[in-house]
Amino acid sequence: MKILNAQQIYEADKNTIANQQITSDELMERAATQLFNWMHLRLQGAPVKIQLFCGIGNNGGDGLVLARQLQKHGYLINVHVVNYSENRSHDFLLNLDRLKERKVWPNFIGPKDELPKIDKEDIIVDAIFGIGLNRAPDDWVTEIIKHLNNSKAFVLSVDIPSGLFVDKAPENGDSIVRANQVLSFQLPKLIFFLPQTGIYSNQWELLDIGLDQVYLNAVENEYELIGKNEVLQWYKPREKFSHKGTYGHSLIIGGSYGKIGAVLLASDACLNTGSGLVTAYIPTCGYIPMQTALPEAMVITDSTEKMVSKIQFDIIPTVIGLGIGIGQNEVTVKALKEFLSTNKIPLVIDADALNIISKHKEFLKMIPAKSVLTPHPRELERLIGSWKDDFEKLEKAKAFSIKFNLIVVIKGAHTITLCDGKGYVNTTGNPGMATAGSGDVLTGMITGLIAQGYDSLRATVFAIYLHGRSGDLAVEKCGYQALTASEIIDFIGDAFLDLFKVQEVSDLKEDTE
Ligand SMILES: NC(=O)C1=CN([C@@H]2O[C@H](COP(=O)(O)OP(=O)(O)OC[C@H]3O[C@@H](n4cnc5c(N)ncnc54)[C@H](OP(=O)(O)O)[C@@H]3O)[C@@H](O)[C@H]2O)[C@@H](O)CC1
Ligand SMILES: [K+]
Repeated sequence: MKILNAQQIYEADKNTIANQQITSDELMERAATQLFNWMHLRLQGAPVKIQLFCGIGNNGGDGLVLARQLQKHGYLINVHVVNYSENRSHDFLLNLDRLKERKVWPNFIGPKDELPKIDKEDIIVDAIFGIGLNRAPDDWVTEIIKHLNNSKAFVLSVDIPSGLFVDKAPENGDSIVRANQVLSFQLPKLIFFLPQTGIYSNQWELLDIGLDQVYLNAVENEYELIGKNEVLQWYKPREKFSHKGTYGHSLIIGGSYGKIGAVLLASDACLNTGSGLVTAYIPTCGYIPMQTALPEAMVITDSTEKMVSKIQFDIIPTVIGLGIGIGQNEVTVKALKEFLSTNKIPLVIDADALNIISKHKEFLKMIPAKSVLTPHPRELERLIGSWKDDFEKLEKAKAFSIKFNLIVVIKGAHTITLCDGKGYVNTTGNPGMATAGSGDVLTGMITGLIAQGYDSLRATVFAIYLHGRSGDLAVEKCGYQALTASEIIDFIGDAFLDLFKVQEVSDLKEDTE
């Protein structure tokens, strides 16, 4: 599903109005009717007080239409207009008149006015700012937002939590509404998925307002939200007359004394993802544990007991997963340099191999094009330098990925894959997956899909989806705390099977609780 920027959303709006021959206030009516239906379905006429806080733009206009519809259906409403500008939008004014025609007189709040009383049993509708916010709110507006946040009432935000910019980081957390629920129009917004801005939307859901499909299909989006629909179309079914050679040979290179388990997890995940053959390249000390714990994998040992000292093998792998548990010993650094200087096979690079590369940036040029880098935040920082906010992080990582022609994975609650200037935002996974070895499993899974002939980008995005889905299925059985990396591997098969189950509504909404 496409994630559009603010300018593109306005374009979608314009195209809809032109192509469907409707007026802008008819589109607003449509949007707000969806808001009303959502609330009415849940409230069923309950006598709860609904306090609507509306701005003076179209987000506020949505709030006014919603107020009118709620009042028509007998709900108890209090409408407040946060009067932050004289520059009121046309559709706001139109709907203000329509509300007054129904004898509803909003309470206008200006800079010096007393703030309305809010009880914790009330419902707050936040329609102060939408995607039109273009500067930090004034101090007195911030005070109103703080008042809403401190009220303990349930907050429902229209389109986005007021005070967030759509395309850049906010300056002051106090001026952002903390929404229990966001009802966003048709398209997900990037801010729902970034750690700094995602915290303001406890749950979000999309309301289809019938925006022009021709425009939506044609528009070039910088970010894409990845759910089941997106990955399912890439799935490669198994052929009847295929054999293990059809599904590639993955080589997992890594391990050091005390960290053989990382290679074990990656190799196991790689096999469970469908790689035809898996060979592990590890220091000698790992030979027996690997062969015992994972009989399906083949093992090549380094000549050194406790670390990788020379990367040499006589097999021809399809793809190589490199770096898990490998350590940063000088001998290993040298081995890595020698290996990279001649290797032409696509790589999936993780963990200490990334840290070594961060210290020896000259290695970057030796990595085959479209290889995959899977850093966690600290590893990413070592690679690209620090950032001031999530948006700068994305821009820096994107520039880095373009410069070296690599695929960069930014791991997080919503892992984002960057390739050729575009970002793919994952929707699966849960906090239980923040556990030792989870990253090793992901590296094995990406490697396993590349081995089977998926191109590196699809393999990465698909593996991240499956990895998160495995974790989501596993957590239903064991809970967040007891979820281990091995458990994630156990559910990879279920995650594949789950691809063919009917799409769930939960793909379109999120609960970050
Ligand atoms: N296609 C869709 O998705 C549909 C979208 N719809 C709805 O429209 C919403 C966008 O509406 P919007 O463009 O009128 O902007 P909104 O956020 O209401 O802001 C109002 C104005 O405030 C101003 N302003 C900015 N920052 C400020 C500040 N700090 N302090 C004071 N003033 C500030 C700025 O005007 P300026 O002062 O710059 O001239 C801005 O224009 C969208 O979120 C959705 O709810 C639906 O109705 C239909 C379909
Ligand atoms: K809002």
